[in-house]
Amino acid sequence: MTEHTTEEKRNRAVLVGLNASCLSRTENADEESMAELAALLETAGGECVGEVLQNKDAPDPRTFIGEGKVREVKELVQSMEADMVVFDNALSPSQQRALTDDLGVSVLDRSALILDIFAQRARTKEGRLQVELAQYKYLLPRLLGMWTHLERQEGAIGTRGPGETQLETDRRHIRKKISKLEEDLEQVRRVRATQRERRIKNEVPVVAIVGYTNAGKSTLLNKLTGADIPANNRLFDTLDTTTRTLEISDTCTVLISDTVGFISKLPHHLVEAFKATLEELSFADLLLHVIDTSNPEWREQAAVVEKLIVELGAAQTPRIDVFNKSDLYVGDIVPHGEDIVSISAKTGAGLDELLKKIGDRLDTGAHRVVLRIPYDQGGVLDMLHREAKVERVDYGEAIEVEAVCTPIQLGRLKDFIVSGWTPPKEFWED
Ligand SMILES: Nc1nc2c(ncn2[C@@H]2O[C@H](COP(=O)(O)OP(=O)(O)OP(=O)(O)O)[C@@H](O)[C@H]2O)c(=O)[nH]1
Ligand SMILES: [Mg+2]
Repeated sequence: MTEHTTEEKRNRAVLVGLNASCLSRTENADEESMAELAALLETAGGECVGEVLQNKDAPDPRTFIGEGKVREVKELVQSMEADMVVFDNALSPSQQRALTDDLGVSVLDRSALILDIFAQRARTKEGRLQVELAQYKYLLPRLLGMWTHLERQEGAIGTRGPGETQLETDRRHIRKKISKLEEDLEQVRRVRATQRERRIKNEVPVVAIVGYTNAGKSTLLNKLTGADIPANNRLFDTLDTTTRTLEISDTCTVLISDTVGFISKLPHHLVEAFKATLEELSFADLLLHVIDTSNPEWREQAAVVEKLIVELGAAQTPRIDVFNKSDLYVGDIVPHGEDIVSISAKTGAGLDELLKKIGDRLDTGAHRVVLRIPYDQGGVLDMLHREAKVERVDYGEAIEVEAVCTPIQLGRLKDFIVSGWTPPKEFWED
């Protein structure tokens, strides 16, 4: 948690949500999403001093919640001495501006709050670049509001007339920043791609842990590998990917990564900006989707994660649904199924079964095969010596090798296999 000394002033915020029949489920606010918003506020270092949840047929185009409700919120702001209003729904730049004018305190929406948390939390260079990029993209369409606001206050002297206005200068400045950040990120991405290639050459399968924020991803990685990633009961604790090796069985060692958590109404710019980190998902051989079954909203949360997995191009990646926090689960139906496992990352219950399922998915036993490797690809032989069990090597027209390999290794050696193994269909479809 962000440390707050007693002198440090915490923002006092009134939370506002709108539930309109014309909005979709994911655009609407309800009691659960308001509770989540309060947790986000807490994580950002603020304090919730009041809450207004309104039902309405359709949002008001100017103020989103309508004049009457604005007055009510303003009264609450004044009586509670709040210095901020946070909306659960996404506000357009012009609504945000109108509300700031009317309420007389700063007005944020959920996206801005999440961006702020990410900015506080990002530790690695890549993480910081990604957040900064998302923040500038969020800011760009909102600049206009800031300037018209100032112009009105300052009587517009010197802000009109020929030449470039301050607004245009600022926009240009921010666009420049955005392209610089995109370039920097591209560079980081290249480094990442090289690391990934090296890993693939090593034939080590990659397992990525994904899930809603606070589901227990870091706790699971810690428990499995003895890593000591901080795992706290707050949202977006982890923003940077941590990878560790994990021995599943004698024949199967994997790389396993913790990733940034998902949340509903995740700002689009943030998903875009974090694509580099999240790209890892689409390169993984297996996803572990961690679900917090102690949360009454787990079904909705799991659906949000499913949607993002598809958006990130990892829909085809094999997946195991890991129903976590079984020690807290009070329902009487224990989730089960071929690709489902119920565990407690905290107590360790069910982890043996999870390891077995990972092994089954990635390592369906050893296969004795004969490979023929051209001399100009001698690196493959080195790799076999390193990674697999080589039983015989003959040097003829090509190097003929008899070796014992796992299916994952074989999938990547498919071009050299002469006999002993027929690749399943998925290995031929790139
Ligand atoms: N009772 C119980 N608590 C758990 C279990 N697994 C995790 N927790 C708790 O849930 C909270 C969140 O755990 P984390 O591992 O930080 O969750 P995360 O998915 O990494 O969260 P973010 O990094 O914020 O996305 C912590 O307080 C953990 O101690 C479990 O199996 N049982
Ligand atoms: Mg975490």
